[in-house]
Amino acid sequence: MVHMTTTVTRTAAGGATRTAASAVSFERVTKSYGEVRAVDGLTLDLYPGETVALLGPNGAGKSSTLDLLLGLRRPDSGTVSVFGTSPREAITAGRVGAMLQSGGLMDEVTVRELVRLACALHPRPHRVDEVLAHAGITQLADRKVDKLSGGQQQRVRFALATAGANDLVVLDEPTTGMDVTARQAFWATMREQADQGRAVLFATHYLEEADAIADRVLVLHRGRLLADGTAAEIKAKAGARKVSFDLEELRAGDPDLERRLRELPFLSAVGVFGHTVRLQSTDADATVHALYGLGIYPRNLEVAGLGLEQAFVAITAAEEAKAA
Ligand SMILES: Nc1ncnc2c1ncn2[C@@H]1O[C@H](COP(=O)(O)OP(=O)(O)OP(=O)(O)O)[C@@H](O)[C@H]1O
Repeated sequence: MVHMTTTVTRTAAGGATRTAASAVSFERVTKSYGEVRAVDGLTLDLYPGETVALLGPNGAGKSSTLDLLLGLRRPDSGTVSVFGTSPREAITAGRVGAMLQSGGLMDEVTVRELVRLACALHPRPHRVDEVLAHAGITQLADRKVDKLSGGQQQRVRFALATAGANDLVVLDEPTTGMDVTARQAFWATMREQADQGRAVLFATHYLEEADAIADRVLVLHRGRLLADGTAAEIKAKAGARKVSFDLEELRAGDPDLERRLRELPFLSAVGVFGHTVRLQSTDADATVHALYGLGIYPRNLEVAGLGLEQAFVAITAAEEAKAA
């Protein structure tokens, strides 16, 4: 079955306006498991050349969304199309590479044998040595896959996902278990893939990775898209700022301090760590002004925007509060 592919003009991360057919299109997609609605009316387009992070708390529907995108599950309603065709057709045509959390690796074969098999099965394969080198596993090529460490196995999964010339790469928590060097090499390779015009979609719990790598961040919550924009836009959407300061010793030891701080206006979070107080406020100026009103005189006062992680927590917590 051939679905319609939408062609739109949008502003790329670099600021250039471009016209592109979507790589992935979800239209009002719903998927339930019994009573649990894992994906709830999701409408979404991804474009070639974009690196997109999919964020969400546990159970938000990230893996289910990727499963639908890869044709591993069928939606109850709505349509998923990949390069204008069904996911299965796109995969059969060799346009999609995937690295999933649960993907078990074959026992008793060497890394090279497994990568060779992936290349042989791909309609548009890369050279085996090239794939090994790109994934940083040339040194491991003759080792048995089941004897590798967790982080090394992740690199092998990555090699399998990039065995051929895919137009879309889908990664579910790809860097789990990788050390810092492996992560950096991994993301450098992914950046290259996107620069060559591929779409890269990855689900992650490492928000600093999403912040550093992604052109676009999607926040899922209970199967719905809660936020969609650049990391800077998501941070702005949270609408809060961090206020931190130190207090002199006596006051920091005051058991009543936290209760008094909670009386401050526009607060969304309070934490006292030894002599340091960290607040989150939706109106930092008013909160700081009120501090003095309470007779609390801060030292080393700093006011800053939220990091992506704090913005994510603020956005999802606000949604939880609405649902409660
Ligand atoms: N096969 C299944 N049978 C029943 N319920 C399922 C199944 N797969 C997922 N779910 C439920 O659907 C919801 C979404 O799960 P999903 O795995 O997509 O979330 P996630 O965002 O990937 O979570 P995590 O960050 O924990 O990996 C959860 O409530 C989960 O318990």
